Amino acid sequence: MKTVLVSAVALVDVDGRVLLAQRPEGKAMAGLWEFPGGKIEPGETPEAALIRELEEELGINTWASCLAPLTFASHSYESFHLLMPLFICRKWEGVPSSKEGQTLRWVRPQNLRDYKMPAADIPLIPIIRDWI
Ligand SMILES: Nc1nc2c([nH]c(=O)n2[C@@H]2O[C@H](COP(=O)(O)OP(=O)(O)OP(=O)(O)O)[C@@H](O)[C@H]2O)c(=O)[nH]1
Repeated sequence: MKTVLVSAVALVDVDGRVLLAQRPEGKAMAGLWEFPGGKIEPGETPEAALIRELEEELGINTWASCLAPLTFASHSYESFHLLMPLFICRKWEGVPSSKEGQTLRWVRPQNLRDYKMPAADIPLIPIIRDWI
């Protein structure tokens, strides 16, 4: 099975809330809440992919020096295996806004369980609760 590399981030605001984005209608796994990010392109580092995706999806800028490794997801979906490093970022420029039709929500770590997330993300929730 193909391994797909996706880079994702827990953006944490000054109140300790984490940003979730709801996948828009028409996409695979529509309606599920996920961490901002996306596929790593050939030749791209995970950090560069994330910086690019954050600009495209949310209109914010950040830097590799502001991305710290937090954990990762490794999960077999039906048609691919997802390997997803999850970074944590507390510093960026601009105000996150929806550029691709996603609904955005700042969520307290203890409330993450109330949001339906992709299967790969479920094991990440207690890690975020413990470390943020
Ligand atoms: N960004 C992100 N993707 C996740 C998370 N959890 C998870 O299973 N994924 C999966 O990782 C892949 C992310 O790819 P993507 O966002 O770049 O691509 P996409 O499905 O929108 O398709 P596209 O290639 O048309 O842009 C999707 O299959 C998505 O469902 C998560 O928390 N954040």
